[in-house]
Amino acid sequence: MSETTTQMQDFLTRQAKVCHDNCEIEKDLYKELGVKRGLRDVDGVGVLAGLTNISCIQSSEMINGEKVPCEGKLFYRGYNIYELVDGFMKRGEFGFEEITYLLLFGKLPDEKQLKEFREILAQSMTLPKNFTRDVILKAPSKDIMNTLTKSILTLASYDDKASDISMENVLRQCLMLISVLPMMAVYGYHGYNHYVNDDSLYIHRPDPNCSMAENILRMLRPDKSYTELEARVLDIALVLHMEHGGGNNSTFTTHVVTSSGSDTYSVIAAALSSLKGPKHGGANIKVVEMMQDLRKNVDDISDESQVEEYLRKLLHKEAFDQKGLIYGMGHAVYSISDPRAQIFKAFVKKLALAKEREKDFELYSMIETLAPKVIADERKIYKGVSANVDFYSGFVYSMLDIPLELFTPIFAMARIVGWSAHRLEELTNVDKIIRPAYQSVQDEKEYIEMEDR
Ligand SMILES: CC(=O)SCCNC(=O)CCNC(=O)[C@H](O)C(C)(C)COP(=O)(O)OP(=O)(O)OC[C@H]1O[C@@H](n2cnc3c(N)ncnc32)[C@H](O)[C@@H]1OP(=O)(O)O
Ligand SMILES: O=C([O-])CC(=O)C(=O)O
Repeated sequence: MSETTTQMQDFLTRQAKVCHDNCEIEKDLYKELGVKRGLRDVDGVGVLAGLTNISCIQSSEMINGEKVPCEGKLFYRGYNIYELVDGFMKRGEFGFEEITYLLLFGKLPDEKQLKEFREILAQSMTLPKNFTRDVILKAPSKDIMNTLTKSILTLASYDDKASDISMENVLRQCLMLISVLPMMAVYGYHGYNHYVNDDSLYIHRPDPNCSMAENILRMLRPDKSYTELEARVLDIALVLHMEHGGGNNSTFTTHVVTSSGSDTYSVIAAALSSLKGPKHGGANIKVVEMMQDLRKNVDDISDESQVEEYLRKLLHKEAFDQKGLIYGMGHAVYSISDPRAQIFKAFVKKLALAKEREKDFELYSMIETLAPKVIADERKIYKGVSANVDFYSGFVYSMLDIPLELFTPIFAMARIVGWSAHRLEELTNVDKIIRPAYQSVQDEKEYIEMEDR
């Protein structure tokens, strides 16, 4: 389908340049006219686009009236993420279901509420009859995020109340989508692996008595087996990826599309489309691919100076995808640290030991230290740059033998909880369409008749 005729190719080469030349806006105008692209302005304040009770991200504190960068902090519904993770770990329980309840309903569930909620999620874990055969396995793609978007939009046609945006109905839809997203992603992967890679096809049903993390591994593995450590690490990954304020690209997309009055299926499809971008959730795939490229191009990966040279090449667009980025590094809000990467690191180390991948862990640690320095040397830095949540997540998933194609979908299986909470919050509080301004920098022109062009 991407093949082109010579005429088409000539046209595209010519007209792509015309598009570029006519799209280009003088860089200085953005500063001169005070355009604020989110937080990307010199003072780092950006635009305040909304209010939320769902989570809070802190990367600076006021000391003697001055804003000073601090270690990153993340709170879900007011609770520090460190304490939340510590809480369910200490009880020896899985956290996905408990933290989903917290994010959706604003309160930590007691035992009875959590038991009921687990039952509700388990009840929602079914797809319409023959949906896997007729939708998920059709036109299989390596891009499981697209498979998810397709599947979610098709699910709408099985819902008599697809466009009902009452609280009760949206909550029902959100719970159902949270429950079935892992099935759609894993089955989509198995379909691709079977029809495209010629491997065996497995469709394992989820077990209503298992946690979300256990079910993902159970559905993925040919023999349905997993270790306790594997399931716990995946559970923590899900909890850490669930929510990150209203301003991250995919959650802001959720707010924007919700504010137009659109339905839940369309909103989640839009959020998925945002998340897959390599500067957002798609970075976890890029990190692992970048590391593979590094291994191919650096003779001695234990030599800091050789690794540093490769990182500089990345920034000079001379290595890997030539985009000038070190993936897994940097964040729109955090500067000194991303607390999710910090929490993750401790578990990654444990898993790396269990999987005999200590050497890989050392390489990741080395890059975590080197990259911020190299970026600071080569770019204009407004605040510090550090490893973000995506830096270690791809490494974790590879140690769990999760295929690359499912890395960003796993992020989506978690973040759909945050998107749901934000959709409900937007519907509750604001009945006004989100519509920022774009200032025109085009002068008015006099119309030219066809024969004079
Ligand atoms: C779940 C998530 O979405 S976490 C983010 C996942 N994304 C990635 O890991 C991709 C790599 N990182 C990035 O592209 C960026 O750091 C972003 C998109 C996350 C944040 O971007 P910004 O808000 O522009 O960050 P910040 O203000 O700190 O950037 C300052 C400068 O450092 C550069 N910079 C920041 N991170 C990186 C990086 N990883 N590699 C190279 N340069 C970087 C920016 O391009 C900018 O330079 P410029 O003004 O010349 O363009
Ligand atoms: O907050 C952001 O811009 C990106 C991010 O870390 C997330 O969505 O988890």
